[in-house]
Amino acid sequence: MGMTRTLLECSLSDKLCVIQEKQYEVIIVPTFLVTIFLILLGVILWLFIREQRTQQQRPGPRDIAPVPPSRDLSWEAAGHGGNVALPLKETSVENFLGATPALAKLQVPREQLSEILEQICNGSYGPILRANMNTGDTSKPKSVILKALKEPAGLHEVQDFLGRIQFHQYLGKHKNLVQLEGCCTEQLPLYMVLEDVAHGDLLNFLWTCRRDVMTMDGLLYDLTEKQVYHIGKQVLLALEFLQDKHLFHGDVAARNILIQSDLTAKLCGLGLAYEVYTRGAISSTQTIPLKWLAPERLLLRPAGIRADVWSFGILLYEMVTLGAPPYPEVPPASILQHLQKRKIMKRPSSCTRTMYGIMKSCWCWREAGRPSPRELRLRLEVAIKTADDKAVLQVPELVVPELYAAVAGIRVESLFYNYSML
Ligand SMILES: Nc1ncnc2c1ncn2[C@@H]1O[C@H](COP(=O)(O)OP(=O)(O)OP(=O)(O)O)[C@@H](O)[C@H]1O
Repeated sequence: MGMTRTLLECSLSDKLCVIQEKQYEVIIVPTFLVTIFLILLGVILWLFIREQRTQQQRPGPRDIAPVPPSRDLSWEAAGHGGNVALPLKETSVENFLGATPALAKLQVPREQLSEILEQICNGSYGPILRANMNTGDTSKPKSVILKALKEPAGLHEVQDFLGRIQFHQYLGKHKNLVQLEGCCTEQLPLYMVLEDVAHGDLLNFLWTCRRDVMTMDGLLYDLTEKQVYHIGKQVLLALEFLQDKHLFHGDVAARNILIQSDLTAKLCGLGLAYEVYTRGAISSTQTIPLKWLAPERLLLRPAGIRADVWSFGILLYEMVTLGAPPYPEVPPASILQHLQKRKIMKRPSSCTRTMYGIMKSCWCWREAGRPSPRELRLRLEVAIKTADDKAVLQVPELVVPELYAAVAGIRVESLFYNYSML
């Protein structure tokens, strides 16, 4: 259009017209091209930044975790701990199993696992079994827990399961974490062999304390304020241990704590800690009951050990109420809106002001306002000195697991079996 108009208005000898025409070519066209180039550059940059953010956050329906020092399976394959991360296409399950020398010294000969005693429940990998393991002395077989990988399993599942065993190996021993005894992974079916914490989980223990049961297998089904602190302190020691390894648990709750007859507490359910370890984030497929989660996790923001501290406050509530579901008046799906109004649970009648003060410090909306596991443990150690060691916590109502599950927002299958055992 501009060119045509110029030609019509000018004679051929008109120099100004020539200049005008060249202006069009020399100034406007390059300007136009530079503008297009800049827009394209901007779009590419924007796409790049967006991709980077997505990779950092890895959104999932439940959580986004911070990236701990990345020790993924290929790191271990490089000789730092094992040889798990093989290219999936190049190997069959059998070849793959043969290529995990790091697990060689953990192997328990299958014939030592003499007798499966019972299936405890279905875990995240498959059945969780109680079995007898021969220790050389036939009169004294040792009871162990077998976590089996359900079959048929694909290579990814096998890889994940072996990685999980190596994760236990990497964590090493801590008296408040469930201990790995070994594994059977040279052929299918695959087993992770764990110490048997025979009295089962704390939630069932708490519920049984409501009953008229005195002792069972050496465990006294009475709980005092002092014992609540004692169990809490052990859980915090386990969290400190994880924190030192730049990890967090992600699912601190009474259902994930195992209890021995001397009230030694052991944190189990390390599935999310393993995900943080291998992937730097919690996977989107893991569903954790919402009522135990810190606000940052409900909001799908990066979370860390102080989200465990929030859940620890809920754990204290569980203990002092002998296993009541948190926020009984709030439907599980409404918990975020409830917390956004800055509402927290009221002090249960069985809870002292000192203990409630500790709970409230765990339920600070801002992560930075919450104590670290160590600070919290020190507070518990002070509180324990004056805590009541005589009055037994009592709740007259028995628990109906289906009702509990609905109010707590938990799958009833994950609870019922254990409770019916008692
Ligand atoms: N070492 C153990 N001793 C006694 N009981 C155990 C032991 N390990 C697990 N259990 C029982 O099995 C239940 C499920 O355990 P756990 O949460 O560790 O399994 P999981 O489903 O494989 O979870 P994750 O993958 O998160 O570890 C526990 O609540 C407990 O009742």
